[in-house]
Amino acid sequence: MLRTTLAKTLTRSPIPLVGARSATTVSSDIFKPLKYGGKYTVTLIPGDGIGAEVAESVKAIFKADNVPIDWEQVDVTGVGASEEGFRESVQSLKKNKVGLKGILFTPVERSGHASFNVALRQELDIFASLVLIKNIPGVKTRHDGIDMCLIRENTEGEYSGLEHQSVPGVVESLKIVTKYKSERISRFAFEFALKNNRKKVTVVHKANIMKLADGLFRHTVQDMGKEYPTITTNDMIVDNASMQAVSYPQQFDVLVLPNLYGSILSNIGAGLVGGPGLIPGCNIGREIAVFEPGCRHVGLDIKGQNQANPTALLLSATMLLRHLGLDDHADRISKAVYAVLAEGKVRTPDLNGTSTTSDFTKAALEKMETLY
Ligand SMILES: NC(=O)C1=CN([C@@H]2O[C@H](COP(=O)(O)OP(=O)(O)OC[C@H]3O[C@@H](n4cnc5c(N)ncnc54)[C@H](O)[C@@H]3O)[C@@H](O)[C@H]2O)C=CC1
Ligand SMILES: O=C(O)CCC(=O)C(=O)O
Ligand SMILES: [Mg+2]
Repeated sequence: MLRTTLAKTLTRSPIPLVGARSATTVSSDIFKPLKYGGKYTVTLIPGDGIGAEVAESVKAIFKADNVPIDWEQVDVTGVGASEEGFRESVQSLKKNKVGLKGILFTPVERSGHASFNVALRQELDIFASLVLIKNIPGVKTRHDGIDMCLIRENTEGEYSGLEHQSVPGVVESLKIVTKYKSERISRFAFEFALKNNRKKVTVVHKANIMKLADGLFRHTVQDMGKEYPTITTNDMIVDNASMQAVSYPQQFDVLVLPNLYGSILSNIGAGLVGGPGLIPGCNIGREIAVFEPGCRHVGLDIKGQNQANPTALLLSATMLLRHLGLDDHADRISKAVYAVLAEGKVRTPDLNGTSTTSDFTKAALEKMETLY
C-alpha cells in the first residue's frame, strides 16, 4: 500500500533542479508554495562560518536578476546554541515550505548541543538528500568523466543521536534503520534514476558486519530494483565504494546510501571534483524542500575573510529556483557561475586562486549582463 502511494505520488510532475548544464530532475509529491503579490517567500538561513558571506553573494545575484523572491532571513546559529533561533527556523520553513540554508556549527565536545542541521532535517522530515557530483569545466582534477548523484537517507541511521553510557566506560550508540524509511529513500532513488535517464543504482552498505541494519537497507533497495527492469541495481560495501570512488569514479551513476555513508561519500565526491565550495545539494520531503551545499561544511577557519567559494550555495540556489519553476532565472545564474569557473580568471583560494568571494560575485554579475 505504502509503495503504491509513494510510487504514484513520486511520479508526479518532475522538478528540474540544476543548471542548464545538467538537466537533473526530481519527481516528488512535494508541495509547491504559492506566490503572494507576485513573489515567493523563501526562508534563508545563512548559517555559521562562511554562511553569511556566501548568502550575500546569492542575495546580490538574485536582486540583480529581479528574482521574484522575498527572503525571510533567520539568523540561527549553532555557536552558543540558543534553541530560540532554531525554533524560529523550523517555524519559518514549515510556513514557507522552501528554504535556502548554510551550515550550522555543531560542537564536538560532549557538553555541546546536538546538531541543529540534523534536528532540522528530522523535524521537517526532509528525508532525501540529493548531492550532485560532476566535473566542472575549467576545474581540472585528477579524474574526468565524473557524474554521480548521491541520494542519502537524511533522517535516521547513524545520525539518530541516540547514545547512552550503560555502565562507566561502555557506550552504546544506536543506529536506527526502518523498513519504511528505507523504502521511501529507495523509491526516491529509482524514480530519480528513471526521470533522469540514469542507468544504474548502487546501494552502498556494510551488511557484512551490520547484517540486520544495513541488511535491511540493502535488501529493500534490491527488492525495489526488481520493479525497475530498465535500471541495473548493484551493491557495494562502503569501504570498497570509498576506494572505488577515488580510483574509478566514472563507474558510479546513482548511489543510494544510509546517512553516514552518504556524508562520507559526498565528501569524497567533493574532493574528486574540486572541493566543498562547488557541490550543490538539497533535502527533499513531502512538503518541504531545503536547498543547501551538498558537502555541508561550515568553514569556520575562513569565516569573515571574504575567501569562501560561493559556487556551492549559488548552484543550490539555482536548484531552488527550478523547484519554484523560475527556470529563466536559474538558467541565467547557473550559466554565469559556470562561465566564471570555465574562464578561470576569477578563482577563490580553494581553487588555488587569489580572488575573493566578492570578486566572484562581481564576475558572475558581469557574465549575467551578457546573457540578457
Ligand atoms: N563541524 C561542524 O559543526 C559540522 C560539520 N559537518 C560535517 O563534518 C564534516 C567536516 O566538517 P568540518 O570539519 O567542520 O569542515 P570545515 O568546515 O572545517 O571545512 C573543511 C575545509 O574546507 C574548507 N571549505 C569549506 N567550504 C568552503 C567554501 N565554500 N569555500 C572555500 N573553502 C571551503 C574550509 O575552509 C576547511 O578548510 C563534513 O562532513 C560536514 O558535513 C556538518 C555540519 C556541521
Ligand atoms: O550537523 C552536523 O554537525 C554534522 C552533519 C553532517 O555531517 C552532515 O550533515 O553531513
Ligand atoms: Mg557531513
